[in-house]
Amino acid sequence: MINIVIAGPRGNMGKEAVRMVEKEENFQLKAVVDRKYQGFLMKDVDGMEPLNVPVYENMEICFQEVTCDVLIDLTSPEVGKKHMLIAFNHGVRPVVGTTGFTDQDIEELSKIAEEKKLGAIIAPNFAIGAILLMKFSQMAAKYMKDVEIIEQHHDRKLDAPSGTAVKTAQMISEVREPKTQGHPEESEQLKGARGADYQGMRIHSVRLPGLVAHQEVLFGGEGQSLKLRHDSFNRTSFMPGVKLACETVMKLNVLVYGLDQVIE
Ligand SMILES: NC(=O)C1=CN([C@@H]2O[C@H](COP(=O)(O)OP(=O)(O)OC[C@H]3O[C@@H](n4cnc5c(N)ncnc54)[C@H](O)[C@@H]3O)[C@@H](O)[C@H]2O)C=CC1
Ligand SMILES: O=C(O)C1=N[C@H](C(=O)O)C[C@H](O)C1
Repeated sequence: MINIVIAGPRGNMGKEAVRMVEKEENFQLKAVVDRKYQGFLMKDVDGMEPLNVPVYENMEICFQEVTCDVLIDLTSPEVGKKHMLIAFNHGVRPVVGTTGFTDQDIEELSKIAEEKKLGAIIAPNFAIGAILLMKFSQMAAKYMKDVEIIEQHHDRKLDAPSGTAVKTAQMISEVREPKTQGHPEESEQLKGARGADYQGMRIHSVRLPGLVAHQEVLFGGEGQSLKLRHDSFNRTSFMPGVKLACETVMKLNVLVYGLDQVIE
């Protein structure tokens, strides 16, 4: 049995994660951590599942009072980092879907996980199709070095570019020499027209109501192009990955960044 605490249970992802954990026989939801409703049970809070599970506002107190193996964090990067540090101090393994961590954050958190010999997973995308998209993009970039990433999300998203787009660019950059794309003398007539620059690769972020999470990776070559695309049409698409991460993190004693490291 894996004892689980979820942070962000009223969010888009948090709600789905609560349902997933409740469904799984080998998972037990011990508590949730919210910005509000200290001392309530979930069943007494509007927008939460009707469960006899306690709500905490303070992660520290939650871990003092509740037995927990895995923390699932689906909040914001500042909060997620704080939660991870508290989890490590209590011997709890974090599974973090929250995006927006810097390279420095990941390095710092990796060091702590290593010192404490505790498993942790930060996964910018839990959807299997998105992980495959990242892997296929890395494969393609060996042969086609001109690439632009277009990510599209709902208009409630706080971070841009998306964690998935950044991770895709990082994975591509492992196999691709830095290369400035487009005309060497190109100039933007409107600031931002060419998107964000990651080692010469361009990343474009679209935000529109009605969207969930979508990404295209476009490759161009002489007389040809290749387009890879993934769509998440709902948040249940992420849940098999969250489940896998909770099971896997119990066997780890280091921090793993990206489910691409878990799915061979
Ligand atoms: N890794 C993945 O596959 C996915 C990751 N995400 C990421 O997950 C995060 C959450 O996304 P959504 O659920 O769409 O956002 P959301 O805004 O719907 O939910 C975030 C929740 O966190 C809560 N929260 C904020 N501060 C808190 C605190 N101190 N303690 C407890 N709860 C707190 C908010 O009240 C809110 O309910 C974002 O960073 C997003 O980019 C989203 C979808 C998939
Ligand atoms: O905020 C979202 O919705 C999503 N965030 C993650 C990201 O930033 O890549 C994963 C997915 O794209 C949905």
